[in-house]
Amino acid sequence: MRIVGLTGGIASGKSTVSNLFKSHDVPIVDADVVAREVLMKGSGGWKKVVAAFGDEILLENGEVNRPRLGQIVISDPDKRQFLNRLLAPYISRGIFWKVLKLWMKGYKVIVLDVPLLFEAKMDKFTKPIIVVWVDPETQIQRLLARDKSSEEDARNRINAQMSLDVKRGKADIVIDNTGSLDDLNQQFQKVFVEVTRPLTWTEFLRSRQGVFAILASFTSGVVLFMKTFNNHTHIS
Ligand SMILES: CC(C)(COP(=O)(O)OP(=O)(O)OC[C@H]1O[C@@H](n2cnc3c(N)ncnc32)[C@H](O)[C@@H]1O)[C@@H](O)C(=O)NCCC(=O)NCCS
Ligand SMILES: Nc1ncnc2c1ncn2[C@@H]1O[C@H](COP(=O)(O)OP(=O)(O)OP(=O)(O)O)[C@@H](O)[C@H]1O
Repeated sequence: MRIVGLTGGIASGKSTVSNLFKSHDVPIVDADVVAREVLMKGSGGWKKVVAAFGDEILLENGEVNRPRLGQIVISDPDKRQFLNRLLAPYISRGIFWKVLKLWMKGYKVIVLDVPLLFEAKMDKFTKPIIVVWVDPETQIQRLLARDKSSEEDARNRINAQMSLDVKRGKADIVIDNTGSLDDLNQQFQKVFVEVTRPLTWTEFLRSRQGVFAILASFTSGVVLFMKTFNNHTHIS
């Protein structure tokens, strides 16, 4: 199985690229979705976060007030690190189960969309790594337009992540999403061909088909050995 890493900065266009993969039938595991699931009322992550941050981060219905928690952690690196460390095991476990389900369904290529792929050191599990890069001015404009937040809040959110230029330096494939959606689409077509090229041997052996092929050849090897062994004992 090939596990492709997809990352970038906030509002750099990861979800837009994810949607292009989905429309080409490549399944996506979205870490933001997993991060939402692990904070659902009553879950293990929810209990830890409520115990650590108190009832003031809850809405009246007991769900986490996400904008409120966001405000607390985005401008405070210590609290952010603390929240990240609390949730990291739940998020990694959630991602693992989703990957396992896709493996069992026989998918050969999947994409992990993880905003904090490098920060959370999950990059070691993915190859190739695609970084969706955008120039800083466009990034802030798109973030402001999408989230309708203040410029200060938007800058804090950008500064809460590893710089996009550093991420670009760690990428196997860079998509520059500073231009139009048409421009993005054109780059995507090339990336899609590269990402869906035939699996290497190692990737094949990690796929469900590869594991079954190994099991099948092992089983037939054992059967053949037993037959030969039995024939020999009969003769002697
Ligand atoms: C702080 C929270 C409650 C804010 O929720 P909110 O709905 O406002 O934002 P949302 O979850 O949709 O995230 C939007 C974007 O913010 C960025 N972001 C989210 N968490 C973090 C973080 N801890 N550090 C830096 N950037 C972050 C990502 O680019 C993400 O795509 C939420 O982001 C959260 O629980 N974060 C911690 C979990 C985490 O690490 N998530 C990222 C998945 S790898
Ligand atoms: N090439 C483009 N031209 C114009 N708008 C774009 C382009 N690419 C993305 N956008 C818009 O920019 C915003 C951010 O894009 P998107 O949501 O895909 O980013 P993201 O990296 O997934 O963000 P987050 O980290 O917050 O999840 C969205 O409103 C999206 O529609």
